[in-house]
Amino acid sequence: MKTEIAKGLLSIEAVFLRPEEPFTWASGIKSPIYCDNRLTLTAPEVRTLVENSLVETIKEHYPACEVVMGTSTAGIAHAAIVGHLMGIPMGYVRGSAKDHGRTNQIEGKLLPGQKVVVIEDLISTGGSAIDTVEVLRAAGAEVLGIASIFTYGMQKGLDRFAAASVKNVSLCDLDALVEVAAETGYIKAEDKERIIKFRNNPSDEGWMKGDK
Ligand SMILES: O=P(O)(O)OC[C@H]1O[C@H](OP(=O)(O)OP(=O)(O)O)[C@H](O)[C@@H]1O
Ligand SMILES: O=C(O)c1cc(=O)[nH]c(=O)[nH]1
Repeated sequence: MKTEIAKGLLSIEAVFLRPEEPFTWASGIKSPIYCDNRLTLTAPEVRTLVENSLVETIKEHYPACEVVMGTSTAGIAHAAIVGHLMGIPMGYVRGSAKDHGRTNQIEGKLLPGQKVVVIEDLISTGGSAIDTVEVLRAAGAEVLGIASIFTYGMQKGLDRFAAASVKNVSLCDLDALVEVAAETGYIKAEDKERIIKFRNNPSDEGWMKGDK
């Protein structure tokens, strides 16, 4: 599945390499790479692959799932499609509670004790996904885990998931992505090493200068 998803993401050019002008991630990390999974929404073939794969993942890893909840904002559309395909409720968790209306942070009906799977588009440091899990737990949900489209597999994210006792299953990861990208000429062989070096130690900005 990882290779297939990687091919899909590359086929719609959802992966951007910009070592000379690094991207700033949500966590503040400067990165030579950015994976924009939002682009899957406007590419129906890849979208179908992604949503069916999320459904398959939930059925296999979280068979007791009763409700899917998307992270804001990029997880929302995927949660909506997956909820629809599975015929189960979906909702989403805002980054913070609204300051007007019903002042909700969780949108959609959620009953205490319901078994929830969080749908996230992408995991870097895991902050966004874990914040969502914590909000759901505080509301009394039983969070079975996270299903995400892509993970960088950063140690910080893995440590955070372990500390929060939360399971994550991703359809694709950085190792599979750079493998396919290098094989197909989407990136150069030396970029593959540079990207993995960055992932393994994002605070060492040696990759900016192309240091090996
Ligand atoms: O694992 P993390 O370090 O938390 O980073 C990943 C998060 O960052 C991105 O969201 P972003 O904040 O760009 O907002 P969006 O979902 O509204 O696009 C992405 O969609 C993830 O939710
Ligand atoms: O960490 C992030 O903000 C991030 C990284 C990335 O590759 N793609 C994305 O949408 N967000």
